[in-house]
Amino acid sequence: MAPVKVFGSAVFANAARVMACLEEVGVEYEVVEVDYMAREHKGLKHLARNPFGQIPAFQDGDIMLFESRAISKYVLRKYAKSAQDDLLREGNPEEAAMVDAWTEVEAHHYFPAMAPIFYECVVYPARLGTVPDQKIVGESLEKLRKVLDVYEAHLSRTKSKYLAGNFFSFADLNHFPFTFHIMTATPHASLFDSYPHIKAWWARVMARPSLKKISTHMEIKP
Ligand SMILES: N[C@@H](CCC(=O)N[C@@H](CSO)C(=O)NCC(=O)O)C(=O)O
Repeated sequence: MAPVKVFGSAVFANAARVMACLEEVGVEYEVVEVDYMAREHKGLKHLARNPFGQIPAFQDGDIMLFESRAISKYVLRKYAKSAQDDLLREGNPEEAAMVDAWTEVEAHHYFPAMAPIFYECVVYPARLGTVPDQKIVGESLEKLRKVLDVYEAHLSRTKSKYLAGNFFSFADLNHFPFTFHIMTATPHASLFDSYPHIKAWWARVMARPSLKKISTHMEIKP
């Protein structure tokens, strides 16, 4: 069986999300580079993989997928070898509902607040040589504080080690790529110092061997 293919390296945060899932379930995969600066992701070849011309795309035999969260759930669903591996918790509807809820929270509340900080402080300086627009960064930090207030209250009230319960799940993993960049590549990691439960949660998440491994390939260099 040919290894599955991820189109786009771990330098691309959304590709890193997919690779973290592949590492979690222990599936062999091939990384196919996509030359962003040469706009290869907008070329016909990649558009056939991802009609939005974005990175990543994912191939498993005859299947070609796009949208990293959907790819990730496919990988976890298809290749989980045991209940322990089942990061979607689909054997338990209540647990799966909590995983789904906090996965949605990441996509609709957390990421939209965090993304402008990531792009202004990490991506644009590295790829375009710009300086961060502090008005955009300031407004996004304020939005992110309001989201983190909810996370902190949730973790404090439930006393759960992880977002969906006392088990690591895709809901936690889903937060990895962009949070990692904020924590390591921007001056704004200190934002999390006001949130002890979130900081403890993040330390537990980053203790995962899968995430430690992928994180070593994520640095976005100019
Ligand atoms: N919702 C999609 C977003 C992909 C994306 O923005 N990819 C970026 C690079 S990775 O951060 C990208 O391709 N940017 C170029 C573009 O959007 O044109 C997903 O999760 O797969």
